[in-house]
Amino acid sequence: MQTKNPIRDLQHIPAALQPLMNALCEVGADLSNTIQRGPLGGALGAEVGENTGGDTQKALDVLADEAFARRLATADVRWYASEEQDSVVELDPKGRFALAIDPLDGSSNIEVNVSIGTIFSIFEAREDGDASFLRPAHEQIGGGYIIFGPQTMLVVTFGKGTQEYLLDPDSKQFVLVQEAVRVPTTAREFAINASNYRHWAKPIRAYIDDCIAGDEGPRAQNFNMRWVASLVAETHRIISRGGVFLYPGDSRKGYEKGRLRMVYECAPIAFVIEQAGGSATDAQDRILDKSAPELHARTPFVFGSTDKVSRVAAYHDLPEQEVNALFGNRGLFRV
Ligand SMILES: O=P(O)(O)OC[C@H]1O[C@](O)(COP(=O)(O)O)[C@@H](O)[C@@H]1O
Ligand SMILES: [Mg+2]
Ligand SMILES: [Mg+2]
Repeated sequence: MQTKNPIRDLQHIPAALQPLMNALCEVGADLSNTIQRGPLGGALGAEVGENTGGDTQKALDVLADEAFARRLATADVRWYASEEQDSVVELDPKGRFALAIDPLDGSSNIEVNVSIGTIFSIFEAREDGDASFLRPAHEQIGGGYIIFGPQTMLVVTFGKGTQEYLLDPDSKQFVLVQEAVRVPTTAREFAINASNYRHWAKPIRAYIDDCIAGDEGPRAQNFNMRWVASLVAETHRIISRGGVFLYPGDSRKGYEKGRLRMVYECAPIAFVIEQAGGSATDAQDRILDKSAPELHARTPFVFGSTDKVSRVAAYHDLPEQEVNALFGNRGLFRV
């Protein structure tokens, strides 16, 4: 009997990357199955240790990391950089590609049955493992995520638009459902962890204050707020419905550059978003023009529809005294 490809529709995937993408999706389909069986609050969500970034590791984080590393070793991948590993691992010395991965994003949501996912970024491999990843993010040749939600989906770009695939529960194959995803521009929704308000810098506070002031404030329109605490889920909402996501740096120790990691979270999400017509910055500068200084480096992250992301940057462009003045003169940003 002929075995089916994990991805049914391969036409948007460069031929050289098809073994790698099939490997990712094979593990993605298995993980989807594991997650559906659970128990989420028991074995899969159990705390088992701590990773290099100081985050608690849950059993599913480790299980996912091991499954991807094992399967990618025969998928033309030379270098494997994972959130759950201290340093870059050489999988196949002859492999042509370097793959960075957040094997399980949204770990804090495992036991509460909220959408979680896997985020990945692909570069051409260089001779040196670290150098394969610590380079401008616009050198990515692929990037995307698998979301494990009510439906399991793959959202990916290879630099020619963003495509969306749905895992068909009957055939167990990822089937192309959208050839050219576009970030809608109409939504009036922002996503930020508002419990950190007191730690934010003035431009971020001013931006959020103006959203919250709604039709009584300078924006003269009401905004809604969402915070799932799963980057994949926030990304999926934004590519489906629009809006803006912010995880800025703040004054807490260790959060000077926010929480999210450049190599295996922000770079691939920025690639997906830009290819879908949106924008992604570190609150001021384009993420895809930046390089991570080290593997687990964090960066402030703002992404979504271009008008909103540009507005956040504009609040940062003002001299300090004008940002101060914003607190008393909200008319400055009236649209
Ligand atoms: O708990 P906070 O500070 O709101 O952070 C939530 C963010 O942390 C993350 O869970 C970090 O990812 P991991 O779960 O892979 O560590 C993001 O998915 C999410 O956007
Ligand atoms: Mg993550
Ligand atoms: Mg993770």
